[in-house]
Amino acid sequence: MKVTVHRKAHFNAAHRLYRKDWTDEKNEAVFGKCSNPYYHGHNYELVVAVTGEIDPETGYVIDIKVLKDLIKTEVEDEFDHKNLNEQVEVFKTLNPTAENIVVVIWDKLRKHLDNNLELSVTLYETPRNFVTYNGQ
Ligand SMILES: Nc1nc2c(c(=O)[nH]1)N=C([C@H](O)[C@H](O)COP(=O)(O)OP(=O)(O)OP(=O)(O)O)CN2
Ligand SMILES: [Zn+2]
Repeated sequence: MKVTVHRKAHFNAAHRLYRKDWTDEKNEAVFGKCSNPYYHGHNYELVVAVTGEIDPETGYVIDIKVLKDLIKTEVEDEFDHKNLNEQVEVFKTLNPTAENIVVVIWDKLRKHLDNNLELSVTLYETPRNFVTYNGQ
């Protein structure tokens, strides 16, 4: 029997979608207003889902306090109130689309979780635009 534990979090960040090896015109054609050279911001919402067996001693799949602290250290402290393109190392060379951000977050969290736990991360870039990654 497996149960999924969810924890929500959020961060605010600025970004710009573009490729350095493309002209401004091509970036504008592909990414539209999201390629604005002066950046724009989002209130990102995160849902982290951890699935596993319930420990018979504690009744936990994972201590949510542990998960909360992990998200704070790995995501909020790294991304909150940052310019992703300029201030977060990985996005200096990786376009900070919602897809790329969710994979980066998944990788950062995954390495701290026991192998017997499954991880799925959903990232809302806007209330209507969201992506999910589960490692596949
Ligand atoms: N596949 C993706 N498409 C888009 C991404 C992305 O990360 N992956 N990102 C953007 C922009 O960065 C941004 O998210 C667009 O936001 P916004 O203009 O607010 O979105 P909408 O136009 O859809 O606004 P609604 O109010 O939700 O209609 C674009 N595409
Ligand atoms: Zn955007």
